[in-house]
Amino acid sequence: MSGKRQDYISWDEYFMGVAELSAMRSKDPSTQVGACIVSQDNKILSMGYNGFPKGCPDDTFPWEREGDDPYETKYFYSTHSELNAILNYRGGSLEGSKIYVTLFPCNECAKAIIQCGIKTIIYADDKYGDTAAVRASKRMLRSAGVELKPYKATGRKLEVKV
Ligand SMILES: Nc1nc(=O)n([C@H]2C[C@H](O)[C@@H](COP(=O)(O)O)O2)cc1CO
Ligand SMILES: [Zn+2]
Repeated sequence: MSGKRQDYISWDEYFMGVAELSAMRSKDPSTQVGACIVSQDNKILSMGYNGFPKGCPDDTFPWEREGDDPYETKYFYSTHSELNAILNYRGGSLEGSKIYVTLFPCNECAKAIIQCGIKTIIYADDKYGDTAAVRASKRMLRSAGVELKPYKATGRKLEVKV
């Protein structure tokens, strides 16, 4: 018996917790998504959340989901959390890494995930699992041999004072 603390958080809770915290930075009024990229030896390499690209202000670009003109909806402009996490990484290669994400990646992010060498996706929610975009995503990811692991929530509530 070393006398160490017993109630420390697990690696999975830690990385999904970081993804959840990243999502809290999102300005999207309906869906906030966070991602955390981790090396094979459990070092955090990058993080991201969904938002507009640099130089595209949250107060002038549209956050609407719907509208007669798609030009005035968020979908043309918001960068997904997974792509942001990939693009935020400036350290070299992501080959062999894992990505923790609060929502299953779409087809566009799946392409980026495959091409940058991420080998495992740990996802919390899959609320768009029935859409063609996510079905196509899974088709590509499975074909490319990317492991897809649903996150097993422990239900533990983590509180941080900031
Ligand atoms: N995996 C994902 N990562 C993301 O960052 N997103 C972003 C794009 C939008 O900003 C928002 C989805 O908005 P809505 O259609 O639920 O109102 O989440 C969406 C998905 C879904 O595939
Ligand atoms: Zn995406």
